[in-house]
Amino acid sequence: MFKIKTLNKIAAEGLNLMEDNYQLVDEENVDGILLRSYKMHDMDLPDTLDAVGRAGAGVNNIPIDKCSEKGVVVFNTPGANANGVKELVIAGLLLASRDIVGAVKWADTLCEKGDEVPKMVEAGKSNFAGPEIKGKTLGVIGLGAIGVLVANVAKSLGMKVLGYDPFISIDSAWNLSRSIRKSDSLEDLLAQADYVTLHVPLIDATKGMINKEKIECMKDQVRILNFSRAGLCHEDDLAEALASGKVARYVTDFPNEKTLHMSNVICIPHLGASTPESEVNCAVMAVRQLMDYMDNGNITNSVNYPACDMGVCHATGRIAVNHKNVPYMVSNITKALADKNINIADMINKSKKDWAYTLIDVESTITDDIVNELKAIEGVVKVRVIK
Ligand SMILES: NC(=O)C1=CN([C@@H]2O[C@H](COP(=O)(O)OP(=O)(O)OC[C@H]3O[C@@H](n4cnc5c(N)ncnc54)[C@H](O)[C@@H]3O)[C@@H](O)[C@H]2O)C=CC1
Ligand SMILES: O=C(O)CCC(=O)C(=O)O
Repeated sequence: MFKIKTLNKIAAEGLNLMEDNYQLVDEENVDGILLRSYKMHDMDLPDTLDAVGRAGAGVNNIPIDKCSEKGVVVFNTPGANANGVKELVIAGLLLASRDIVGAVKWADTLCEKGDEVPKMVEAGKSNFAGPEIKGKTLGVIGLGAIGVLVANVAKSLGMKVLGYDPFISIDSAWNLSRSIRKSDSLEDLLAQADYVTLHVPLIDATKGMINKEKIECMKDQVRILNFSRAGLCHEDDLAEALASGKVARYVTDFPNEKTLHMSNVICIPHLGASTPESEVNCAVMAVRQLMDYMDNGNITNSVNYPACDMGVCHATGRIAVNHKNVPYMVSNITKALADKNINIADMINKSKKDWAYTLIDVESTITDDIVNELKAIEGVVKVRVIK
């Protein structure tokens, strides 16, 4: 029986996929965790934990290095909520242009003004005028699942679109409209864009990427959309640029005390993926990936361990070894098995940066003795008997 804990609300359509060998529990010593934006950094990871399934894209709320060192495989669900985010970004583009938020707030104040309302509307509306997006230039930073969708829709709305992503995947390149222009540098994109939208993960390399220096490269009265993570923008530099009018509007899905106090900022309470469709897509994908790992040892869409698929085990036993990506691991593992007279029926060894994974089907029953031999190999961080 696998014990699974949820740290956020996960759509029932995903949770209901779990079969009888899974139990949803609210205790510490679990085999798997499912979550959305819950911050796990201060959590103690129990030794029982094998996998973490992020029903969503961003994993900056998960202590990835700590998980890797404990042999905990962290999964996310690439693309599963991209359409939900894309639709809100398009709304964000319009909110950044036309002062819809200010106008609606003002219209609310006209309540109880009786027959005067239509006259007051006509007199006051010029305070809320704003430009159309057609013909303007949108700079999309990060052309992954969301950035590509945003770029393509913006193009179809009549915008000129520039994209910047030095690590673009082949899939994203295929999916990108051919009329999107490639920027060779961030500065080149920033210099031309009337609107800038951020679709990169929050990692060390992107933290504070929109700072004073980068804002200086931008056009006057630029409008910036951040539906990725608050930490991508240096907020003090942004405050200065908003106060001077260099940045006309900042729309963010990640408000905090600072941005809530800045004028010309539109704060949305992290609603990008809050659609029934995205929530179901993410939950179903996260649960399926978690179950395939728990039941079969297969890894799909992990951010810290390599992809690996040996299907369902038809041999007598299957053993999974999570280990450091260092020389001699395969020979040490196979020697430990050979010394116990265990014959290997099938085997995969894959690596991803500093970490590696070896999945082995064997023709004998796996005993505690064998597991202990494998655990004793230097660099091995977890050994799991799948069958
Ligand atoms: N507002 C919301 O509710 C949501 C926000 N997000 C945020 O959006 C981010 C992007 O999501 P996806 O598009 O699904 O992820 P993705 O992984 O498909 O795309 C990210 C892209 O950023 C690119 N990239 C990485 N570093 C870069 C850099 N320094 N400069 C330019 N490009 C760079 C990568 O090559 C990749 O193509 C997530 O990491 C998350 O933080 C994601 C889903 C929902
Ligand atoms: O689950 C959510 O609502 C957050 C989505 C998100 O930010 C992500 O997938 O990175």
